[in-house]
Amino acid sequence: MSGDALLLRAQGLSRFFGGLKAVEGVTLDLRQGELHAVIGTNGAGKSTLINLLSGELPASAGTVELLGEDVTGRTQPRRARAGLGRSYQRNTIFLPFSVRENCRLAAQARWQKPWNWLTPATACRDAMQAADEALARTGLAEVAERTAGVLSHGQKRQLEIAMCLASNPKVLLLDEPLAGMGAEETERMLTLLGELKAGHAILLVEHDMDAVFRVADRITVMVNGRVIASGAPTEVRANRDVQLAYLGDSH
Ligand SMILES: Nc1ncnc2c1ncn2[C@@H]1O[C@H](COP(=O)(O)OP(=O)(O)OP(=O)(O)O)[C@@H](O)[C@H]1O
Repeated sequence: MSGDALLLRAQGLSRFFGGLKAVEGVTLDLRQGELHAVIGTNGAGKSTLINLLSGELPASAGTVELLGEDVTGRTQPRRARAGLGRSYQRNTIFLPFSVRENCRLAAQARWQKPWNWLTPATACRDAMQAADEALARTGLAEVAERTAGVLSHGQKRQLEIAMCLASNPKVLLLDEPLAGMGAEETERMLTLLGELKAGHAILLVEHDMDAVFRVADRITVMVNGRVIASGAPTEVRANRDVQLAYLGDSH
């Protein structure tokens, strides 16, 4: 894995809310071909970490490099245009629109410039193509014309990933994509993530430990904002600090 391209590097990343150290001194690498899971108990700082990487929250300290460039001072839309995609815990789908429309709007964000409200026709065409590719990739092409509101919960989560892919990112930050899914939907999503990692670096925040230990190439464990362990699943499972702090002594 270490020969794969380094797409994102966070170094000493921290975020303080008053006296609370939500994320403290986190260093991690995301590589193409690698699914890197971040686990930790509630309030460990996982979502804050994603927000720092995506640019939704400014860091109190530390740096973020995306595709070799320092993007620490860049806003979320600029990082998105530079190749960073993210999905959210909350639903960002516009339910009355069709599946394809949702995806096309997400794709358009990539070509849109704030000062250019008259989007050129070529950009619309490109956005439509990117949307259709993303729908095919996520297995949603058959339901492209359906109203997003009628999709099953699992399909909605797939659509979230499709919307993320439509902006053609190199790095995917996925916040609990398996939440609320049944066994079959989980399997479908895990297969999709396995397929996507060849062309992307993936950071996965997820509470489903069985899924994480099955699909992750690397696992980083956070407790109270800090990383207490990072390595291959077998190493992490065997780590005494992790067993004590997070997995419980029975593992
Ligand atoms: N905007 C904010 N203002 C103040 N405190 C915050 C803010 N956002 C997060 N926190 C605090 O930072 C800590 C880390 O929160 P965060 O949501 O990142 O944890 P998490 O690991 O994602 O938790 P969960 O698994 O429950 O989603 C928590 O103590 C939380 O209350």
